[in-house]
Amino acid sequence: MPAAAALALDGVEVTLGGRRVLDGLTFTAAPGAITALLGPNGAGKTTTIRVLTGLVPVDGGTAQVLGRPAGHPDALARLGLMPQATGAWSSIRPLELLRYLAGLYARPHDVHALAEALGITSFARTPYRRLSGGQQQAVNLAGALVGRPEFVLLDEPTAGMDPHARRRTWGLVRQLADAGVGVLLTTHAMDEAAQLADHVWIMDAGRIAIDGTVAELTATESLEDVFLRHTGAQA
Ligand SMILES: Nc1ncnc2c1ncn2[C@@H]1O[C@H](COP(=O)(O)OP(=O)(O)OP(=O)(O)O)[C@@H](O)[C@H]1O
Repeated sequence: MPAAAALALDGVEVTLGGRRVLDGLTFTAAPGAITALLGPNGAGKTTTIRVLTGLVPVDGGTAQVLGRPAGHPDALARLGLMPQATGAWSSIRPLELLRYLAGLYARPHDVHALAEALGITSFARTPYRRLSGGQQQAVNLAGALVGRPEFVLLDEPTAGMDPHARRRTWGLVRQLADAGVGVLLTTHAMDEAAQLADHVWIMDAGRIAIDGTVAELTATESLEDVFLRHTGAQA
């Protein structure tokens, strides 16, 4: 494993509800780079993100985040998380939410500037539960970024977004990486991974099936063909 990896999972095993969900998962993500984690439904991508945040303890192997064991307060303070769904917010308004989250960090972004950059301003005072799925995604992304993280975990960041919002989000992810922020994103959109990622890891049934740069993986076939060849529909 590269000494300078921002994220480093080595032989991670996780069992949930009696089922082995991560089964010797080993992968790394470099600081300041965009890393994509792909895999069929149920392959274990969200569980991996939960391991990286310390929400799910590992049963075997090791998980390091920014030089600390996953879940360590020093790592969490430097990490941003955009979860797949945040049903918890309900009636809070985006601007209130961002102000609240900003208050948890030492050097947060200006919430108005962040709302503007993410196209949130026009619905910043609408209760979260009344927002469309794509609008909720934009708010979730803002929440991941407001603390000025060194590394962000984005779980299907553009799911449900229209093409405008998707392109805006891609631009933002690139800007983050250009500014030195590391990004791990999960996605089912092969074009998204191909457009954005410096390195792609494809998971199947709780472990890595293949990885490489987009250029390496797509030398002779499309990323979707590589994906289909190395993964199966999960049980
Ligand atoms: N708390 C839990 N208890 C039992 N099983 C769980 C739990 N959380 C996840 N699983 C199972 O672990 C497997 C991996 O789930 P996970 O959400 O990590 O997959 P994923 O790759 O993110 O899928 P998707 O692409 O559909 O979001 C699934 O079979 C899921 O049912």
